[in-house]
Amino acid sequence: MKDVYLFSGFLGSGKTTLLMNTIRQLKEQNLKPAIIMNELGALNFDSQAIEENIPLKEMLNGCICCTGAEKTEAQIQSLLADSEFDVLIIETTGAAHPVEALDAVYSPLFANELNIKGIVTVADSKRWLEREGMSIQTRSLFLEQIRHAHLILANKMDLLTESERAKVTFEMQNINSHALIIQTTNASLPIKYLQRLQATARPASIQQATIGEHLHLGSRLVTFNSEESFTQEKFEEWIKTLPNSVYRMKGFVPIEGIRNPMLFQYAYGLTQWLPEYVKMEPNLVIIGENVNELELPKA
Ligand SMILES: Nc1nc2c(ncn2[C@@H]2O[C@H](COP(=O)(O)OP(=O)(O)OP(=O)(O)O)[C@@H](O)[C@H]2O)c(=O)[nH]1
Repeated sequence: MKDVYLFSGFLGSGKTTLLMNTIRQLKEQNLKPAIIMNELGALNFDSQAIEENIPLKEMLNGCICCTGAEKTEAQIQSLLADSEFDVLIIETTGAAHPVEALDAVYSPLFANELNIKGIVTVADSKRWLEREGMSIQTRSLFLEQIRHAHLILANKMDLLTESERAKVTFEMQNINSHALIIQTTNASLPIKYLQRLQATARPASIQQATIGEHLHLGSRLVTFNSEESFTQEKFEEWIKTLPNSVYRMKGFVPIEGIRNPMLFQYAYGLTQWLPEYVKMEPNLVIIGENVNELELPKA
């Protein structure tokens, strides 16, 4: 039987970071991972970080729970048929309801092949503390992701004070008393916590879950032309003008004086810029509500 983990968590909470940490630790144990990655947009920046020899299926342009169970089934079937692996990790989009996504994995076809270990939710702890400022829909999805987890990572602890850390854990435990909650920074989770999960995610509990909290977020792909480049300051100024219904941005942004477009990440007010050694197509994916109405940055 192959163990299956479903990584859930709001946009930008640290799922891909957890995925990379987990892959590294599986390899240290000589276990082979296979990955299914689901993205809301047409491009998957995160999949570029996955080594080529790891079997990877991408489900782009929509949420795993909306795309339908058949498509997930087909992806799993083709992984089982074509690839050798010991552990399957499914990373959902941050807009997915974890139970609906897991439901897509339950199929009589795999009953003898897959051992579904459970839902691992990565939570942005700072965002958790500020959840009152979210739209009702977003907040309720956040709660659902915590409520249905079998293991919770209270991530981004580096951004909190000691008392805030305790508050996050206390509040999450009140919502989900069954899951173990682990405080992490950079989703640094020893793999034993995953491996100890007891395959508690059974179809019966799935049917009882409250479904329907799914968020229908939009994604917009912005392509920069070859003459365009920004100063980092100007780009950051544009970010400050964005409404808080923009949850996530990822892309390669051309910056004046820097040879290759820089890898850019934005999650809940925080930006990250990293140099890129390969010349990537300059573009940006914006995920949030009403993203088609946003004004774009000016070079
Ligand atoms: N300060 C801080 N930043 C973190 C931490 N964990 C992850 N990040 C950063 O948060 C951003 C989002 O991390 P990802 O791992 O890509 O998040 P994700 O949940 O996969 O994002 P989506 O796939 O877009 O939903 C990146 O810039 C990470 O470097 C943490 O513990 N502390």
